Amino acid sequence: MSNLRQQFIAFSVATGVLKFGQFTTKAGRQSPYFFNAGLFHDGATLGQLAQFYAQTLLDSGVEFDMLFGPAYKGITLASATAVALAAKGRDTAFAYNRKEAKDHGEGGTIVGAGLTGKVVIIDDVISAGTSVRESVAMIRAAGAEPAAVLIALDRMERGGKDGVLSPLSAVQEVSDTYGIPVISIANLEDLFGYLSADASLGEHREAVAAYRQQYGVV
Ligand SMILES: O=P(O)(O)OC[C@H]1O[C@H](OP(=O)(O)OP(=O)(O)O)[C@H](O)[C@@H]1O
Ligand SMILES: O=C(O)c1cc(=O)[nH]c(=O)[nH]1
Repeated sequence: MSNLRQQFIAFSVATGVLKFGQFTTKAGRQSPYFFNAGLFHDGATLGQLAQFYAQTLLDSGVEFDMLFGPAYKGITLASATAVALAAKGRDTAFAYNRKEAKDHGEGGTIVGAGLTGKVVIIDDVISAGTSVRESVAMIRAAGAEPAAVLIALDRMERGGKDGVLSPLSAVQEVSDTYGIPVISIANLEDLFGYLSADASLGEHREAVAAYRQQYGVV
């Protein structure tokens, strides 16, 4: 586990974004942990989060021209990451969509820079891949090219329903379907490493291990 990945898990726990306990996911699974990116909700924390996104993107070596953040959470993520990239000497344009088209003024659904060149989609998590599918469609419709997806946490769990689980995770399916990399700041492996490093978290470690056994990709 790289230092940045470890730091990100610790940061997410410290800010209350990553919690351990009992949670229901979008797919209806009972998860022993949950990552609520909506709780990165003050200026200092958002600034730190953006540093993680920006550094992970630069470290990935992916070639990109601009960022796209799907509404709503992706809007702040793409904007803040553009600020962090500029501070690192890589000024980068960004755009995002409206969930409902505006029928007055400038109109339309895309706000910000015109979609052009190689576009990185920035979001918090991928569950079923709906947000990425819609983003890819908007980027292609504008004549631009999706270059990668950048997310905060890859849960590394198989899609589908109990009894008929897909062999692939939603992240792997997105990557295969669109032929682009999905880069995550951290993943379930890193989260598990964090739990394993602290004996007082043994109970959560066991719960996460059992969940991973049931739903994790191999
Ligand atoms: O892979 P998916 O099944 O699309 O799930 C992931 C998406 O769901 C959440 O956003 P949501 O659509 O709830 O919108 P929000 O950003 O307005 O909360 C999340 O922020 C991702 O964008
Ligand atoms: O699968 C989900 O619904 C989900 C899991 C998670 O950890 N965080 C999140 O925002 N959604």
